[in-house]
Amino acid sequence: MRTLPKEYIDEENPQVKLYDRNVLNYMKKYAQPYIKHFIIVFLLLLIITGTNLTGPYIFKMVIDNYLNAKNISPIVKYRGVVLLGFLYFGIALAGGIFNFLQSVMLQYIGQKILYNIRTDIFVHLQQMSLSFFDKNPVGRLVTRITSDTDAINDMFTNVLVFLVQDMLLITGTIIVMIKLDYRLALLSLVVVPLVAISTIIFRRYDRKAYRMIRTRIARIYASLSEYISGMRIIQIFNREKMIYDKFDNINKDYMNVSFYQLKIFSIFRPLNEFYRFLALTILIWIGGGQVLRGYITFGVLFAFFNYINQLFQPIIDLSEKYDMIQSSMAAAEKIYTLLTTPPDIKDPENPIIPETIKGRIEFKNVWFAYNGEDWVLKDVSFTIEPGQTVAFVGATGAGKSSIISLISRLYDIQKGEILIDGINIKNIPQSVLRRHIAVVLQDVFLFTGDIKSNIRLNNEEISDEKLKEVATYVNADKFIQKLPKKYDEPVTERGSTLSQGQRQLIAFARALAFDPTILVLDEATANIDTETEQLIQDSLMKISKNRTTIIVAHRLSTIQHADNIIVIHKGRIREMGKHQELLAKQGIYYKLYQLQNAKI
Ligand SMILES: Nc1ncnc2c1ncn2[C@@H]1O[C@H](COP(=O)(O)OP(=O)(O)OP(=O)(O)O)[C@@H](O)[C@H]1O
Repeated sequence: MRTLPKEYIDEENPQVKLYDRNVLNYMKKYAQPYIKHFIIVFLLLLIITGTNLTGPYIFKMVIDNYLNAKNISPIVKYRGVVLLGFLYFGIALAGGIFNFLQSVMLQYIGQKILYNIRTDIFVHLQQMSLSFFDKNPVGRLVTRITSDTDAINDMFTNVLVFLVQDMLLITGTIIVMIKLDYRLALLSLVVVPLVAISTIIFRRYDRKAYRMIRTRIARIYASLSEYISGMRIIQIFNREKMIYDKFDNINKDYMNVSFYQLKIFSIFRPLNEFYRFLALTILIWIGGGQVLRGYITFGVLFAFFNYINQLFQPIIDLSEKYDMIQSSMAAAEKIYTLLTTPPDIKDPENPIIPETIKGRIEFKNVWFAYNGEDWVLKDVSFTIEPGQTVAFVGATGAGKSSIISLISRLYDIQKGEILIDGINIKNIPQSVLRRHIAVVLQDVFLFTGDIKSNIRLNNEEISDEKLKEVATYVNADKFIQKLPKKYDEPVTERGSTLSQGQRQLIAFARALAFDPTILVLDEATANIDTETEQLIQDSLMKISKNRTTIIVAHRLSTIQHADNIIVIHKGRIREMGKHQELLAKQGIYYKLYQLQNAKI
């Protein structure tokens, strides 16, 4: 067989282990609740294999006991043939019914297992910290829940059960053949070593093809998700042709390795067919001779013919199931790795649950890095008193957004302490901590649903009246009233039909509806028209009343009334004070202010 060009051989793709005890032990727990069902399936398998083995034997009986029998009358022969015909029909019918029951039961177990794995993955994902999501692209996590769980289903329902079925059928057929005539059985099985050798060779090539196909599919998924989400930029910058060429390369590459796999199969399948015919030829030569010499009956020869045919199907199936076993094991390993990755932000073992939170925030010598020692925040210390409005300013990438992520403990810091009302946030359960903090991010995330569900985020304790009240308070009611269905207006595709300003106002309403003690606002950097900006400013003033408010400000004009302005530069606090004080200092803030005013 022609070997593949070098560029097709993928070095980055790890070898799939066909047997990994840890993974299998872990997956066992999903099968355990259905152990009784599995036992029934295996009992049914035994019966089905029995029916498969009896069929050819009945033919042998028809031929030897009646068709070729001497010394019995035609009427007895006729009666015997009809009776055996009924027996054959009965066994075939029973085989069909048991097959049906087995398949229904297998589908039931499979779907239940799938459901449980999907649920566990989803629950696990919800416990993971943001740093986990930073490292794992959405597409990859989605495949864990979709195609990988499907592959596991295959393992439980197809691979496992049919492997046993194939083994049973192969062993059963060989035993019956030996019982009928061991010499003829051994001669007919002479081709088995040939089948074994070609299967080993086939596996080597198929394994390579399989690995290449998996990486190509992963590439197609990854590029598709990137190109589709970036379609706006692709179209704006007229990059369609360039992106098409890139996709076309990946697509062709996938097609080529698929052809390679097809080639392997198109050699292997006919080869196995050839072995089957070879075994049958040996049967005709040797078996036929033995019938002529009267060593065996014609019925035995005919039964052998059927058994050999029956033997080859599971042998071919077994080698072709190899692919399925590989993908199931690879998927099981990936799911195992995901489910056994512990969440890196854990709730405290002895939690402190404050009854109320006043909203005092203190950073004490905080050091933080997303990766290793790439410090994003260096020795940051500040205090925000309850009810104060504090703004963070600084150049892009200075570390402002990181500070607000840390307050809600979306990431853990490496050194120092973050205290809320004097309690280290690591000692407060995450759900309790976050209940008191509302965050409005630059890019407001809206879920599929309607305006109402996006404000209350499925918290039914927030009544319709309260919803309308907060929306009116933050100036969102006005535009919502203009929507055809008002508060029931559907929101699709992350709210793409709403303007950025409108989305921001909805986010304010959402924050206010939850009545937080601490409000965190990452100001939108994008341009918002002056009228909407005024509405936003007005609502911000209103909602920051009586609560600790932290604003990451990009427009310095919006924070002139803040109680404190903290200037961050390259991860360190460089200046702190009120607007006028900072201007008087003529430092970084002063320069930023000058720059922004010059722009205006
Ligand atoms: N999830 C992340 N993983 C790794 N590094 C990150 C991550 N988020 C931010 N960073 C890095 O941390 C540094 C600070 O980013 P941060 O978003 O806190 O800055 P910022 O001051 O809020 O910037 P901007 O004004 O542009 O929003 C930057 O160098 C950025 O590249």
